[in-house]
Amino acid sequence: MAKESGNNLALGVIGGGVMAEAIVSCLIAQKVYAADSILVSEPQEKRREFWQQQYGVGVTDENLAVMNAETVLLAIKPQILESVVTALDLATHQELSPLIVSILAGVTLESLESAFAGCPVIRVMPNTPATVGAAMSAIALGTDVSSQQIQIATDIFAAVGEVVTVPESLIDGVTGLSGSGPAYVALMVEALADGGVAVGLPRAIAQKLAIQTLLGTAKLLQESGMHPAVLKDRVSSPGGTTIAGVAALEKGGFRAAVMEAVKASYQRSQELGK
Ligand SMILES: NC(=O)C1=CN([C@@H]2O[C@H](COP(=O)(O)OP(=O)(O)OC[C@H]3O[C@@H](n4cnc5c(N)ncnc54)[C@H](OP(=O)(O)O)[C@@H]3O)[C@@H](O)[C@H]2O)C=CC1
Ligand SMILES: O=C(O)[C@@H]1CCC=N1
Repeated sequence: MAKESGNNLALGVIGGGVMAEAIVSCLIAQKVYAADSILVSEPQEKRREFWQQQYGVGVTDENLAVMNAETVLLAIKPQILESVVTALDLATHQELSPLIVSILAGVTLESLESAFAGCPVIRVMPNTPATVGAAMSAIALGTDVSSQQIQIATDIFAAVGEVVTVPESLIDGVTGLSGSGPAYVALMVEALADGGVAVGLPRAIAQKLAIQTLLGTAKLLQESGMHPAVLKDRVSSPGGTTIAGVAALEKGGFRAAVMEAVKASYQRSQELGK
């Protein structure tokens, strides 16, 4: 059932970019929110026209208008948060206290609660597979959030994929793994396809094989609950082809490189929060 608030503005969005579109398109498709109960604030006129034509939502270039919604999805880049909050001048609009749901990398609940004083805040780290309803999102709760507001945030992110609730201390780690992870996985797909091309496969076939191998392996691990090491052992015949490939990956420092990638993203998320 689509949500509607008293003033008919159920969901406001500040920043109508990639992630906002991925999330809002799913919310409308799954009828979690009616398009006419959503208002998206976005500075670019062309982009506003796109939102209106593609999804039938309300659009504005006034972030303050969005603050009238029951829930506000904050989806701008972390680097411009301060200027956006300064322009909102919330001290002179204390009657506005929507639930703020922030997906900003690095920005802490403490900073958000100070920037949006008087508003309940939830911090979330989703990922880009939200675009196809297959996101992994982790939610961390602010200090003054009701059970109804927790449900609102959970409903939003359940509509775009899987959701876990974690203590805020884990959100930078989540960012390093699943938030940034789609880029690492895309590199893996590209590298697998390049390897296929190097040994003579046509590019289109190589890419299809690479994607389906990732999808199939992920599905097998998910549905069987098998440990990844057990799956690796099952594919590797003694003296066979796979162990030759695994040895090449180990020589190239593959596992260490992936672990370092998660750590580097985690550290960058911590830096963004300072
Ligand atoms: N991309 C990802 O995989 C993930 C991103 N995130 C987080 O999501 C947030 C958004 O990322 P993403 O969607 O990739 O970025 P985008 O750049 O695609 O989206 C940000 C949007 O905000 C708009 N914007 C710029 N200035 C303002 C303003 N003053 N008021 C309102 N809107 C403004 C931008 O418009 P314009 O283009 O005209 O500047 C753009 O449409 C970030 O904080 C990021 O950390 C979280 C998880 C995953
Ligand atoms: O790169 C970034 O900063 C954002 C946050 C997680 C994924 N993309």
